[in-house]
Amino acid sequence: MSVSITLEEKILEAIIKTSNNNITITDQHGNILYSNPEHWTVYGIEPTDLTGQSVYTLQDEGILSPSISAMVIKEKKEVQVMQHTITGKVIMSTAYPVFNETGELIRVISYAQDQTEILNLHQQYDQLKEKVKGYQTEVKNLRQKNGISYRSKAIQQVFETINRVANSDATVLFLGESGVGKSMFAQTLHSLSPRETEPFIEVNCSTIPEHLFESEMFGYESGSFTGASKHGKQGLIQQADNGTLFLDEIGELPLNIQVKLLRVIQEKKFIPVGGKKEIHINFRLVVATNQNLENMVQKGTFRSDLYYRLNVIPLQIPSLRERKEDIALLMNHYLQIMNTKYQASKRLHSKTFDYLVQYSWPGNVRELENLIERLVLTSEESIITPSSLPQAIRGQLSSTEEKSSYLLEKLFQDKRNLKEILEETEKFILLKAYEECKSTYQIAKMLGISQPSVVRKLKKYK
Ligand SMILES: Nc1ncnc2c1ncn2[C@@H]1O[C@H](COP(=O)(O)OP(=O)(O)OP(=O)(O)O)[C@@H](O)[C@H]1O
Repeated sequence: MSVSITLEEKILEAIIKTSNNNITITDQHGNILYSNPEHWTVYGIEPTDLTGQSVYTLQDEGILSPSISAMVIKEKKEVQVMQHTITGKVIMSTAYPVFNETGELIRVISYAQDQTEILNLHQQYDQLKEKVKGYQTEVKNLRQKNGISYRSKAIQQVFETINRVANSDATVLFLGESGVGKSMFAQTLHSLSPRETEPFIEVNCSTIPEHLFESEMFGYESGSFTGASKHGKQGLIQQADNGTLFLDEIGELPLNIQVKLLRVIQEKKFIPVGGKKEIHINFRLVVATNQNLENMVQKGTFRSDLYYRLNVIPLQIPSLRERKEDIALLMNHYLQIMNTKYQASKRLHSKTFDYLVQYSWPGNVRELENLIERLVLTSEESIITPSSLPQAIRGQLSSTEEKSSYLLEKLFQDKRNLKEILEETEKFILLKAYEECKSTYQIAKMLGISQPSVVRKLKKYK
């Protein structure tokens, strides 16, 4: 039966040619009427016009395995199959029968969608998901193992980076204020690394007197200087052989030692003080500082070549006030530790809790740890009230709520009249909003008044 090509079919042909899918239309005998030559490449054939070719022949030649159009001709209903082509692609093919008015099958329309990329992406996504799950479990185990408490995203990211770089020998530079946990993370890095069973040697560069630095770091041969042990002494660097050398407060390293350290890092060998023989060494270097090394480089107090050697993986540990969400967790963590240590069962009053969460913690986690220990030891009540807190904390903070009730009480005691009390209260609220908001528009929005009245009132009270 011959079929004349109508205008609709011409439109159809154009759609097929411009479609991103491989659309093929065959007649009821499996002869290809339309298809886009470009799309046949996924089946391993050059872009050719296959019009007139039989899908049965293509099936016999192994190009279509199986031919979905042939299946529809046989079954006279929609069919969907996954095809693996000789080019290694995975194709999702769907074909539909088209019947005429008398119910005779006259056309088969098939679509083939290349799923290879999607499947690959799915596979990669699953692999990534597994990896992340692995990291999370490792981080959780480690956190429990090392008693590390955190909830903040920032510390989670630090952990994840530590996990990723632990296997390498890359130098890690921990940056952050004193007491944020730099040493603790350095230790964690070591315990995650293949050097875990080897020594972790921690050197606080600020505690070694300058004249002893060289002999402490590199060791010395017997009798090399007055006061030296007659048997000589192994240096800290050598003690870290095969393990990790952690140089805390690296910014305190004297300039002459900086040159020597750079040489050891580059050459992996050194000569002890008064010695002649070179000692080969293998250690992973981890350093930490609360100083701005870049500024020190500019001022000439830290060597730029050493700085670049150390700044391979810089990891900034944020201060506690920059991650307030960790404070409550850390307080509970240390409360538990100290209660166990001193066989106590102290708890924090909710007001005490509020004070401590708002406090700026200049000494970071170390300060928090020490304070909780002190509170557990010194407070007489089982519930620690704000009165047990050091004046420095109470004075610095005073919650808004307390400030306002104090203000009201004072105004009342001063026997001010209602108008004055209301004015003082308005002033307090306005100035508080001024502290918290970035603009007068924001203040107006927060307080539900117009922006011009905010400006007017601020002028009055400031
Ligand atoms: N997330 C945390 N969970 C539990 N304890 C922590 C956490 N962070 C820090 N600590 C504890 O706080 C104290 C101070 O940490 P650490 O000595 O590592 O700080 P640091 O940044 O190296 O300080 P410094 O610069 O003064 O050497 C340690 O007792 C450490 O165990």
